[in-house]
Amino acid sequence: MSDEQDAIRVAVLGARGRMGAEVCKAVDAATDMKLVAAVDQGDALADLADAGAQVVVDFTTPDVVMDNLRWCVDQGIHTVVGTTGFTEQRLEQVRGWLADKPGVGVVIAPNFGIGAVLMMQFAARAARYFESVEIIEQHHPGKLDAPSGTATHTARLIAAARAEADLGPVPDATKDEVAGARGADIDGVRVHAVRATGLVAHQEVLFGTTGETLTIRHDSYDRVSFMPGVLLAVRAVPTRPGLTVALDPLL
Ligand SMILES: NC(=O)C1=CN([C@@H]2O[C@H](COP(=O)(O)OP(=O)(O)OC[C@H]3O[C@@H](n4cnc5c(N)ncnc54)[C@H](OP(=O)(O)O)[C@@H]3O)[C@@H](O)[C@H]2O)C=CC1
Ligand SMILES: O=C(O)C1=N[C@H](C(=O)O)C[C@H](O)C1
Repeated sequence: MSDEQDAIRVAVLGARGRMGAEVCKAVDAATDMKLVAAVDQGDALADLADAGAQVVVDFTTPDVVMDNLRWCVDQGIHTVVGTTGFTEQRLEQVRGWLADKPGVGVVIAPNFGIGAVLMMQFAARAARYFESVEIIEQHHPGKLDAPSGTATHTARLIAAARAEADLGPVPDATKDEVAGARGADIDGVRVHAVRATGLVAHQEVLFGTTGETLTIRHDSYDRVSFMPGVLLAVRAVPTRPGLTVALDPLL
């Protein structure tokens, strides 16, 4: 148990949301952290600085996260970001901001579930051995974006592994007679997004080659599944200046 004065002072952005509310509970329950601010839509970002936050955790929306992050970096506050929508272009922008703030750390992870991180690692490892691959992500219908950040990240990892192994394009003679029938194309990997009440966050990566298929699947049945990864990132980010993308380097 840490002394109150040694506790990491954590603020949550998007605190009334599905993830933000869960993060507030997890931080409250962690003996080495103190929840100093819970900020949502309509609240002032200045509340985070006034509360003396050392680490901000952002689970908001893809359209506001860049402004939030820019503000935090400018204030010199370490930030852990779970919000999706991070293209390579956005990541480059964040690296640019951090170049002017050498002591500040930012961790951006498409998925904080340890099982999900392993699922992505296993998929990247399997990719070179299978000529076919498709990703099926399944989420609750309140999700604002598609495909999921996890599916996009997985597709990029698989595409990089295929390129390294000189695999060439995934074989597919199908003519897409109805737009979208074959899903989205992310770096040459087809991604299908399912939304249904009852689901939380799930993903299957389906590989195929002559005479066999391999399915790698991960299921988050409850948002508590993301909390060990979020707390891990909160503890790590003050000592990791610059940008860390994904949870893998922290495991
Ligand atoms: N990396 C990971 O492991 C995970 C990532 N996610 C991602 O996290 C994000 C949030 O997901 P989820 O919690 O389900 O979404 P929610 O819509 O439940 O929560 C988002 C919250 O952010 C609030 N918000 C909107 N704009 C601002 C703002 N400018 N400042 C502060 N708060 C704001 C919203 O308020 P209001 O509703 O009033 O607009 C809402 O309370 C998504 O991008 C999702 O994909 C989700 C799960 C795991
Ligand atoms: O919105 C969600 O719920 C989730 N979002 C993240 C994503 O888009 O990958 C992580 C997880 O899938 C849950």
